[in-house]
Amino acid sequence: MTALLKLDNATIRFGGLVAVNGVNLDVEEGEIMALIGPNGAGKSTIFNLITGIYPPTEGGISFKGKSIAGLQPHVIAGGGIGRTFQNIRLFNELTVLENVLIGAHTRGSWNLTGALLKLLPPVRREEGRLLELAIHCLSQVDLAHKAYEQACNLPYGEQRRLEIARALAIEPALILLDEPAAGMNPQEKQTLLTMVRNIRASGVTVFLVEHDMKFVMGLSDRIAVLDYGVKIADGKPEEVRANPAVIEAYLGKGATN
Ligand SMILES: Nc1ncnc2c1ncn2[C@@H]1O[C@H](COP(=O)(O)OP(=O)(O)OP(=O)(O)O)[C@@H](O)[C@H]1O
Repeated sequence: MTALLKLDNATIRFGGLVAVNGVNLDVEEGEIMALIGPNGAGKSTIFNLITGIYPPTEGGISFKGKSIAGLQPHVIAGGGIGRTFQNIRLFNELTVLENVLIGAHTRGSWNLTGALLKLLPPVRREEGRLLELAIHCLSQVDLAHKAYEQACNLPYGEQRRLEIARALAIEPALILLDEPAAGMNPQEKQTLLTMVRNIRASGVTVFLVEHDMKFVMGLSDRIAVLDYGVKIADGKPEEVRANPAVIEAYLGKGATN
């Protein structure tokens, strides 16, 4: 396997706080990789570094062999990294389909002027393609039958899945899922687990942050562990589970299950 994403000594400081401290980490093409660790360890900040919300203070980040450190978030998304957020960020007044189309438009080749000239055949063709793509992404999270419902009317677990559909609509090579199972009941988590496996089988590499250890251990090929911004372990689930430093920092305390 080859590294699709590479963090090389990635570091970010917020004033005196080193939120991410010299992290080296690879995500291989085709794997499901997880990032775990106590609250405040720096997991979401690593996702924010990868997606261009913050530039690293030091170190490099590369995707498909090219540096992406310091690029604008929309450029990184357009290059093939999709993400969801820890707190759901949907457009509540829009329909389920419209929420996904917003993601898909990152991939569209037409701009606002083109959109205003909707009657032009190439624009109409492009719109048709994006609509097809959006429906396909909804079906990947089993929400196609709810395409015309208002997003805020979906139950919580389905809203989280809608966020995944929107991230898939940019046709990413890599998707970052920030606590995808948070707030879900066991049945919803089981459904989600199968969906994430199917997303990987469709050719998308998955990198997730998650606190539910049963979910993480059952899903991931590899797990990296962060504590106070420092990577303290990286390996197969069974190796990480048995690692004394991980038990001391996390599994013995804050982790669920
Ligand atoms: N923009 C910011 N400015 C200042 N401090 C920040 C900023 N973003 C994150 N931090 C700090 O960096 C540290 C890491 O935060 P982060 O949200 O990445 O942790 P986390 O591992 O995702 O935690 P959780 O599991 O609770 O979501 C925390 O101490 C947080 O307060």
